[in-house]
Amino acid sequence: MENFSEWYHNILETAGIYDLRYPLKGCGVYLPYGFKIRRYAFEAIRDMLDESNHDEALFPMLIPEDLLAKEGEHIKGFEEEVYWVTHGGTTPLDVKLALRPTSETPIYHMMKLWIKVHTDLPIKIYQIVNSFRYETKHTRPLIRLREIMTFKEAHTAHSTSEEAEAQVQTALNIYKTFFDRMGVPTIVSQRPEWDKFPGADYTMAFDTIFPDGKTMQIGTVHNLGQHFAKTFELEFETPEGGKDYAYQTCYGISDRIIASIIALHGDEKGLILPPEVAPHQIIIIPLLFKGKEEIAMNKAKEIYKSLKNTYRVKLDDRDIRPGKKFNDWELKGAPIRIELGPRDIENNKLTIYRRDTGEKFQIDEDNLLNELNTLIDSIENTIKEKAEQKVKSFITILDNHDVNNIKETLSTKKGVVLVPYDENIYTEEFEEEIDASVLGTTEYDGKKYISIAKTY
Ligand SMILES: Nc1ncnc2c1ncn2[C@@H]1O[C@H](COS(=O)(=O)NC(=O)[C@@H](N)CS)[C@@H](O)[C@H]1O
Repeated sequence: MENFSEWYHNILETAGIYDLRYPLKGCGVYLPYGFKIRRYAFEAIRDMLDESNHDEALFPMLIPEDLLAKEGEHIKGFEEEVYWVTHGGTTPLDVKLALRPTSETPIYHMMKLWIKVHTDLPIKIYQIVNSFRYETKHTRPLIRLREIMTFKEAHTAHSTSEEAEAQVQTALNIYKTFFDRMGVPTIVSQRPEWDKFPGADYTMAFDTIFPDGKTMQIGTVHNLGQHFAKTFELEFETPEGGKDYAYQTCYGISDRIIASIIALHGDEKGLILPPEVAPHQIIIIPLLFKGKEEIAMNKAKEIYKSLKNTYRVKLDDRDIRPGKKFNDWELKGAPIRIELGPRDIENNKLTIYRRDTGEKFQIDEDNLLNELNTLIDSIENTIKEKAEQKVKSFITILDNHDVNNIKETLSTKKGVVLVPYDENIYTEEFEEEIDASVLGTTEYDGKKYISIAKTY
């Protein structure tokens, strides 16, 4: 783990997650194993959004130039990142089309057609799509992509600012719970004015801390106020018969949550996957001794059948040495392995190996389902607690704003530095001086701080 970046790039390939050899910078391929991790992670966020009365929808990827340019601050914020389509075949287009960097403009253009009276509100929709940003900084697989393959963007419209404010809190809770379920600890900051989402009133951001001590923004919640509503004329008739503009929020996560699960939970042997997103939660490995293969294989099939409706279980019956199988599944981060040899079977025992702690222990076969139940919970908690300890060890609270102190801490301890909030230093000049990013203002242990870090 000394060279985290090397470890990270290697694991994407050796664990069969992602192939970055695609011949276009900032783009890569989700391999089947990685695709399953992505699928289970985004199934979790889908469940949570649906649970919270959001509706999934789907909007076009192509945005006509005049539509994208409609909200001044927004287009200014994205003009250096937008990809343009200029031809249909050999025919030049009369209006060039943007590949969506994000979908405020197409969605709010349609909302104008949907919103007439206050009872048409609230609207709470989301889509999980690819989006495109011509990132000029260092691109990194699943971290800084030019084609963001898994861009979950939610957009809401409300009839009062109080309701929009409440929706921001709801979104923050959804993300907090989601990142918790992924075992990824985060620090929440309100981004500074100079680094908020283009066109937003304010931006709340979730940052996690990678093993190399750099932070990464893995989710954002924006209160858009009425900026976009005024630009897109999202006007509605109020209950009193008057007129008002809608109050909006939007919030997004991306492939970065996949990168975080890999980065925060992995170790020298490879991935350690939270059971919720593991493509295979349990691997059954029959130990085939000469002349006794049948016993182990039959028992393995029996156990497979007894588990397959409850867990994502795989029977590894490849004709290779057990040790090779053990290494493969430790590399791929399968949470639980069940080994069974003829002697175990005679004694009605099974050997369990848990990837998160590396422990190996015997259990009674009749007790398997109960054991697995408690084991899955224990693994989830252990993975989460380990990550929490690592992230906590990367947080330093200073009781002063001394620039050298801050720089010293960032270069030695790394991670996040919290200094007492003071509006006089909450400036871009200060950010220049410390040669790091001001993440924003952060509540920590009930106090208000300015959070500072080197970021991805
Ligand atoms: N180039 C990128 N590669 C991967 N993820 C990215 C990239 N750019 C942004 N993200 C992720 O996408 C999230 C949402 O992007 S954003 O610009 O902050 N917010 C929006 O686009 C709003 N429309 C809410 S979806 C960010 O918090 C970040 O985690």
